[in-house]
Amino acid sequence: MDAAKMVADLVAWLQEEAAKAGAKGAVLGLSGGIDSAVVANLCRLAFPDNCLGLIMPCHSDPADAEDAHLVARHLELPVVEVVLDDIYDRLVLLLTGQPFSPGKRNLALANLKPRLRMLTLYFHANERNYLVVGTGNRSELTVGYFTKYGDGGVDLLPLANLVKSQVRELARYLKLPERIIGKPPTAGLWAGQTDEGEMGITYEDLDRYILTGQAPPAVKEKIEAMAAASAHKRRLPLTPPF
Ligand SMILES: Nc1ncnc2c1ncn2[C@@H]1O[C@H](COP(=O)(O)OP(=O)(O)OC[C@H]2O[C@@H]([n+]3cccc(C(=O)O)c3)[C@H](O)[C@@H]2O)[C@@H](O)[C@H]1O
Ligand SMILES: Nc1ncnc2c1ncn2[C@@H]1O[C@H](COP(=O)(O)OP(=O)(O)OP(=O)(O)O)[C@@H](O)[C@H]1O
Ligand SMILES: [Mg+2]
Repeated sequence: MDAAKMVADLVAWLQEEAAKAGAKGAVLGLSGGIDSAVVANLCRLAFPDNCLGLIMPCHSDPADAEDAHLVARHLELPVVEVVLDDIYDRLVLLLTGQPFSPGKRNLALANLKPRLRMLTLYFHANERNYLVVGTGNRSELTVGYFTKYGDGGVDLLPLANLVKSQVRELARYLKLPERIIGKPPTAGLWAGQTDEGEMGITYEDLDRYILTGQAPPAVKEKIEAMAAASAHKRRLPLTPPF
């Protein structure tokens, strides 16, 4: 991949799509992870004066917000911090009748976090005439490793055609802080969660399979099953065929 050309092309694409939409700029969630750091850098280049990062902890590891602030300082990106802990607790109590308990792992409750971030992002997009720029990459999109209408609920997906290792290549080219490039990918939905641990496949295997079709048979089977099971997340809602 020619990283310099890819960055220039993605910046131009963001500008074109915003212009077509009559939008002035971009808002994105800044997690402290590599995907949002790369997207933030692209948005900063595309919309130097009309770009906003939202840092939205929701019972998150405080180190994540520190890393997000590190990225924001590095890029001189304006940020707003919106702490979602209280609203999340109220929602959990309302929906389950039980107070939130951090020890219990429950995917339906975990998925509320990216969905609260989605509505926060759209509030700012509506208010400022910005588009919501998502951070999903080709590896995550292929296997459906995102929350439908949560982090999947966005307007533009600049990294959609790049696998995780290519996103890392862009991050290195952009000279993002090494600490951000080197940390293990996590959705941050519960303590100790990692993408590879939860998916049960490594990005190395996933990326190789996407790029070459090559993977050990068990891995191939798993990726294909995940891709098929998540097809509904990559299309519009079904409508009756009559
Ligand atoms: N065939 C079908 N046709 C139409 N809709 C279908 C469907 N099957 C399920 N659905 C719907 O989809 C729902 C399940 O999808 P969804 O709600 O997304 O939930 P689900 O895929 O179960 O969970 C989201 C996954 O993404 C991971 N994640 C989330 C957020 C960020 C990141 C990250 O990398 O940062 C990763 C998270 O850890 C978890 O493994 C079902 O409850 C149902 O409403
Ligand atoms: N605490 C947070 N504050 C703001 N946005 C967040 C937060 N957590 C997640 N997000 C948003 O959800 C997106 C999806 O998370 P994901 O973990 O896939 O990406 P990442 O954190 O940027 O990179 P990595 O996958 O390497 O952890 C993030 O890129 C970011 O836009
Ligand atoms: Mg992350």
